[in-house]
Amino acid sequence: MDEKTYMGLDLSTQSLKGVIINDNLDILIQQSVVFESDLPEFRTQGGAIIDKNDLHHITAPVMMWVKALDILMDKLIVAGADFSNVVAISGSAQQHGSVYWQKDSDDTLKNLDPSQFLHEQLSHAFSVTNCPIWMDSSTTKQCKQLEDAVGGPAELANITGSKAYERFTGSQIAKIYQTKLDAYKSTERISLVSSFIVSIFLGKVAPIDLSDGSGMNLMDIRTKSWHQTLLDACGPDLREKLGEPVPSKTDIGSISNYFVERYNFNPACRIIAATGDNPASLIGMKLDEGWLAISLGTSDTAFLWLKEPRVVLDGHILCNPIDEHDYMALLCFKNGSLTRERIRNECADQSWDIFEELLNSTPRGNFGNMGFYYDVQEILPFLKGDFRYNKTQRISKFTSLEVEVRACVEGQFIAIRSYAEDFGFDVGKGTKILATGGASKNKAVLQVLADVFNSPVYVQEAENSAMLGAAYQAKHSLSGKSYTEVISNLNHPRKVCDPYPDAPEIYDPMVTRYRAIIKELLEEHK
Ligand SMILES: Nc1ncnc2c1ncn2[C@@H]1O[C@H](COP(=O)(O)OP(=O)(O)O)[C@@H](O)[C@H]1O
Ligand SMILES: O=C(CO)[C@@H](O)[C@H](O)COP(=O)(O)O
Repeated sequence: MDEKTYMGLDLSTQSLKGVIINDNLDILIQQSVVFESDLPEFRTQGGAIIDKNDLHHITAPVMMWVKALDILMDKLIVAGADFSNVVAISGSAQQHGSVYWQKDSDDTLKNLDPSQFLHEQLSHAFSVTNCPIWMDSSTTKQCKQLEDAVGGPAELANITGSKAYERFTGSQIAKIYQTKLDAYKSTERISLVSSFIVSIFLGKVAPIDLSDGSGMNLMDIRTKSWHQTLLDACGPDLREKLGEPVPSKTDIGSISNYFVERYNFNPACRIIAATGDNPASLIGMKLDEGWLAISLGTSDTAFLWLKEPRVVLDGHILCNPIDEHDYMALLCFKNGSLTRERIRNECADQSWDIFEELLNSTPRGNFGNMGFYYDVQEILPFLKGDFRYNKTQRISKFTSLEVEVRACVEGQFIAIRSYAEDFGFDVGKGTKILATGGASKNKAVLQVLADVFNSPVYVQEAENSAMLGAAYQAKHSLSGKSYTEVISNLNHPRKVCDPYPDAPEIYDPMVTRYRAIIKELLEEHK
């Protein structure tokens, strides 16, 4: 008998991934398209374009994402996918990025010709070709304007869950309005990257979900509606351009004819609102009390489920993608995997195996050396550049490659711990860490994580929790069952590392030293 299946997509920074799962949540097929290597014609570095004249200005070509979807669908077919059994699809995507649709976008999406690729038909559908993405940090001026509009950073954080952050969509839209007025005027609708990807499947512009919508500095996270003063501070008619946000698990309609005709989907297949990759990871991870999730993707993030919102200045409160009455806490560090990759290339001959060997060959605490590497403008703390310290003072170079490798990984995780503690995460007392994302397959990296947090580290069977979270959300929405029931037959996470007994003795003082160093560096870079 044909079984029901569910499809999940993840349009993250470096790749587009797709999975089909069955009713037991087993993975049947998964495929991915890596932007830099599979779509070299777009000349991105890891899926992003850094403007040579303004290194803070970082975008991604919307047509690269469209073309990636054409390729992904073909790859899934070649891998044996039978789309006729898929009963629901949902998506996940890098947060905060925005897509600008030209006039008549719904008509364009509804009338796609199934005999042609998407990229052959959508090249004129967008009013901005290179979309601002989460790595951008060029909107400091617009951030100030947003905060001023409501009375300062604390008030903005109280309303929207975050003070103004450069990558958040509100200030990015304001910058488009201020610097590309014609493009803004010809924009009929604005999507987040998440709502963009499901718009294509839906055949019309899809609503933004509450959880990803709370990463825009535009939504009141308590009333769960757009905040008019903030919309007005960004640009005219923004409410119409954004459309009303919906709870994350909303069934937003049936699949478009394009996918029925071209890929043999059942016309009854439902499209479920998509969300950001961190909220989607929360869905994809079985996070009970006492668990802290750490995603080691392009960005490093830490997140957990919250019952009530609170006002925080370093970090974010987002609406919860599973239970619309709850919240989630999020910390995001921009220099994650790509920075580890840079150090790997400089010190370990471009090999993760050598990187692991070097990491394992150095002692916990790295002989008192510490290093902080911010290839692109970091979010937490707001710094750029390389900063190295020996036991006593700042230095320009370490004496060995292995010290550099350990300094990079320890520095990254000490930062996460320090900000997590400031945020109020209860680190260390019975905490268990659930790691996900590309670097979570690196055992040596996870051992450092366990030691810095003095907590055991676990992983799930499949490392891509965001993509799976989208597929689970598809089932969650369609089945009408509770989330707990939907994920009940997921295997328990597997423990990969325990902290060494001497870990707190080594890392507690390093966290204290980190705080002092960062305070000094922030003063210096004011
Ligand atoms: N063995 C490994 N050790 C450490 N990092 C790894 C390893 N394999 C892959 N990665 C990192 O994983 C990253 C991609 O992770 P992923 O979660 O797919 O990112 P995203 O979802 O942001 O596109 C790459 O940048 C790469 O550096
Ligand atoms: O900006 C944030 C979260 O606030 C990032 O976490 C993006 O959502 C990108 O995610 P990855 O591609 O690194 O998974």
